[in-house]
Amino acid sequence: MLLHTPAASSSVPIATAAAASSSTSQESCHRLFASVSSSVFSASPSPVLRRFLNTQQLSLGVGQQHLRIAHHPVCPMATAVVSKSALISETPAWNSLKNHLGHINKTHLRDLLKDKDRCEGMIKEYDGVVVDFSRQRVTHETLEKLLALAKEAKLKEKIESMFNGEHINKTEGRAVLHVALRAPRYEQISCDGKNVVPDVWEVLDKIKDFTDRVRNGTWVGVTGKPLTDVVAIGIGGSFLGPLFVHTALQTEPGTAKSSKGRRLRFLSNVDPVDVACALNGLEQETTLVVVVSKTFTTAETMLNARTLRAWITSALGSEAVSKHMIAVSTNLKLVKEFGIDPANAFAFWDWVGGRYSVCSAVGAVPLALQYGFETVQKFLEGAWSIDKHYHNAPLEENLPVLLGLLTVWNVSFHGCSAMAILPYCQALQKLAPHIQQVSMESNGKGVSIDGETLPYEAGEIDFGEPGTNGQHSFYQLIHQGRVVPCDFIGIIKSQQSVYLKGEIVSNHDELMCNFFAQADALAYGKTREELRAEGVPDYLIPHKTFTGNRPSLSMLLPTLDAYTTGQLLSIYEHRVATMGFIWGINSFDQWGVELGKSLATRVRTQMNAARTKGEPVQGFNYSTTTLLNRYLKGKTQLLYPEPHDVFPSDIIPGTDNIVPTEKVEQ
Ligand SMILES: O=P(O)(O)OC[C@H]1O[C@H](O)[C@H](O)[C@@H](O)[C@@H]1O
Repeated sequence: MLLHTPAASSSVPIATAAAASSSTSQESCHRLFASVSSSVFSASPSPVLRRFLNTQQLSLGVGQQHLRIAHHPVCPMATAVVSKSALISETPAWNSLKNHLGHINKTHLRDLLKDKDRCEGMIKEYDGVVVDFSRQRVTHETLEKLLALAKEAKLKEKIESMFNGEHINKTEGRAVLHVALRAPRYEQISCDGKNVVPDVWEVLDKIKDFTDRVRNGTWVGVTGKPLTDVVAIGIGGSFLGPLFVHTALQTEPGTAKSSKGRRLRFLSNVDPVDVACALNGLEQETTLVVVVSKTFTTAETMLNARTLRAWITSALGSEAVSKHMIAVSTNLKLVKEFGIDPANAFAFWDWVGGRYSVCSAVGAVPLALQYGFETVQKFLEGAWSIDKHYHNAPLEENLPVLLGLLTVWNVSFHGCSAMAILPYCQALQKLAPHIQQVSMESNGKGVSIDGETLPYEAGEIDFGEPGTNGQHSFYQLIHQGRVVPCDFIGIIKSQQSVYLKGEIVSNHDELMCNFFAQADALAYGKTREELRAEGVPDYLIPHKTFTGNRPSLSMLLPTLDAYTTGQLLSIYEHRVATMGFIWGINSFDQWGVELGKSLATRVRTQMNAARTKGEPVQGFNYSTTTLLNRYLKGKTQLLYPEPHDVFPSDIIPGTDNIVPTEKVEQ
């Protein structure tokens, strides 16, 4: 009887296993399992082997590799011997940090900030980006321990594996190579034995060519008018990154100039209200629709794409699609089936995760249409600058690594479950929503990369608003309620300058006064003694006391332009990857989004049956059935209008003049 791999590429006679099972020495166990592949299935389970493995599994540590028995995902009778990494929480480095926490809990940032040497070592700079983490609850000893944790987690090796194009997204069997999207032409980054950089540049060249033609009026709509407006349809990673970059650039004088006379809109939500908002004031004749979807199957995106196709064809006829609709996808077959000419499609690859795709055609096409290809290139260069730093800089100088380690420290040791992203820059208002997906979809996992239930929390809740808006909203909780580590992001030279006569500082300086003040307010707080000295009445003292000792980090960028936007993006992406590498999870899959999608499919089927055939709602629990019936009863039946009824030309879709897509039946 043989143990065999699914591909039968390596097999080990059971006799060998049986022989080893009679030995209790660790050495022979190691010998046995070293000879068994990391995924060896036994078609007929061997009770002897299973019992042996079950009893031995805790003592089979080989460095960081442990072995366990697992069930075959398809055949429950089959078993597997799989190697797994020890959980990071079981390592000496983790325990050392746990013990160290007691020491840190006795310190206060008020005192730590007095130590100039400490602070000096906690302000790092790379390529114009300054990061000050002296207001984190760490000492040099903490940093050493965090770096030891990184070593224990094999962080350097994992970063290397990512850049080498190894299939580190194990559950999807994919490489994670978004860094290749911003690599210069001459770089070599391989995936499955092939340098992918030429492919990247082939698409970038095609994007440059196409977007130049649209911008200079060589590519026009079917009626001969230039296409000045763009609606980019997409959701999640096919929306948030491009929206973040667009928002960052639209007020920058250089990019504002290059986008003069052009409009870029995003349509993400399947809510018809979003359609109305996206189309408000646009004309079919001058609009180009970009359907952005990695899979080209996402329900929201595809319905919105069909809706805008109807909008285009209702006014211009079906032949207009080839001039007015283009696509960005990895699935060119479905693009063609949808009716978009593959010649007008821009490809990317399955080694680009959706939330890491803004540097692919996903972001490059809409952004180049709006700002010109040169801007996109600068954005890619900024990201690449940080990529190189992340790849090559020693861990103790490496900005994304340090930020990732500090977040692990806050989440896993201090128990902070949330983090606030607070840019003191209105143009960064879409940074937090984008990072929310990058971080929470990447690290919101409950099991290790080997499928072990984590005995610690991974991931964090990210939220944020530009300062000073947040100050007048949720900062109360951050100052006196829960401890929420904050990222303060400031810009040295604003995109806009306003300095009114008679004011003591310019408007941007005023904004930045808050940037500097808030970080110290959180760190120092305000003591009872200080309040008493100010003559605050006793009954108000508890209410006005600020405990302080609340961690934050401050980041300063020289300006906010395409280059620094790329740097910022890459810093956050690699910080998130670092956290996942330390926690030992797969930061590059997202199985958690699937269940809701499949349940929605069931509801859709029932809703259609109820609407069109009057069938009763069935198969749901009491609560869902009741609410579904209430919904169906309260909303009138829809008819399917002709396209010209959907988008009557005399009605401009807008929030106060919404397209009447419904007809009352009874
Ligand atoms: O680009 P698409 O294939 O349309 O996917 C859009 C989004 O949908 C999914 O639900 C995923 O959770 C996201 O990671 C992805 O970015």
